Amino acid sequence: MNLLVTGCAGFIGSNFVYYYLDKYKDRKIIGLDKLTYAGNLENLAKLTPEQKKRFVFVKGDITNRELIEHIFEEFEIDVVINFAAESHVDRSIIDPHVFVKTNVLGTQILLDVAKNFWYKSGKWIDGKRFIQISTDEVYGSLGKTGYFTEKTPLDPHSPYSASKAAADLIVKAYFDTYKMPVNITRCSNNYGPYQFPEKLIPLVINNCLNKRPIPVYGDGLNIRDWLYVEDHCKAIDLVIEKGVIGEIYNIGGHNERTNIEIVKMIINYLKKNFDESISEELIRFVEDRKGHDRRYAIDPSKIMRELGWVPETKFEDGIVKTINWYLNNRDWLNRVTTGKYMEYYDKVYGSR
Ligand SMILES: Cc1cn([C@H]2C[C@H](O)[C@@H](COP(=O)(O)OP(=O)(O)O[C@H]3O[C@H](C)C(=O)[C@H](O)[C@H]3O)O2)c(=O)[nH]c1=O
Repeated sequence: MNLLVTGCAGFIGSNFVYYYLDKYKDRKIIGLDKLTYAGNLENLAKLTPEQKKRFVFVKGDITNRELIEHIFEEFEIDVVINFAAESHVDRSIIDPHVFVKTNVLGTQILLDVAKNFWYKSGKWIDGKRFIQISTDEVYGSLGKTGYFTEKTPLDPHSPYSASKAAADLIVKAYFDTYKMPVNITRCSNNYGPYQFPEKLIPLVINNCLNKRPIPVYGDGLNIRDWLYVEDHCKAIDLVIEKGVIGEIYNIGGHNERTNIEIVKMIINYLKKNFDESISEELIRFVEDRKGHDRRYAIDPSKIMRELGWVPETKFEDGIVKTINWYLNNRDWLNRVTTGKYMEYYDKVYGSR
């Protein structure tokens, strides 16, 4: 079985490649990545020599139709997992265009090429599957109570989440119109190794290590529902194996935390275990993110009930594993946060 994994050198994509090649010794991954600022081939350097034999890397963009066709001609692709996306909300507020191009147009091109290769003589070839990796942000924002279910209406607020919602609707259209074998998964905030330090958890770790102020948007009481990335990978694996065609699956660990709670947890862990001069004095309450969603909380009961998924990593363990990973990979952290990273950082935080 051959999988085309787009965004294979990004955070969730690279974690998925490790998980999948380790679990299925007879399967092969063709990994496609544009290697933007957030995608880094070094993220895949820890594949074993045996796993490398089952992994082919292609550098390129999902909006490049000729390249996607070439990949489908060269390899018999059974499953496409579309992780490739511009994913950072703050960047989408500064420059929405690339979000629409990659997330919407890129998804449509992938769907279209897959359809042309998988739909033959009036029917779909057996065993093919297109999985769109989406996000709970497409549902918008919750008040103090309630959960996002798969039936919650789409109500995205940022250019990022609007582009992901648009992509989901294109995927749905390929199912409704052509009966294409698709699934959409919508996950809550992931954390773990290889996450680019523009997202809250690695940003806080990195700023603590560099004794840089930690920007907390607004009152710090916005809530996110955190899931360890490996639990997300296990859920996607189950969707590939057992997901009902055309269905959407929400993935989340029932682990809601305010941002300030996360920030203090990281500071206090590092203070106790790494450097006692790291302190809460680094915290700066800064201007709020525009259109900042207040609360995300996923109801994952459908995937738990129907596919038997269980989130296995407790947040208290996952966050310690994650902080230690960054501590042990400070070279990686330093390399990905030089030059352009600081230009972006100044642009976002300079005004706050
Ligand atoms: C970077 C940063 C963030 N924040 C706040 C903003 C949010 O309330 C929360 C998490 O922010 P982050 O940008 O890490 O993630 P979200 O905006 O929740 O979105 C993330 O989770 C979903 C599911 C995706 O689909 C996105 O791709 C992913 O980026 O911390 C701060 O207060 N300070 C900071 O410096």
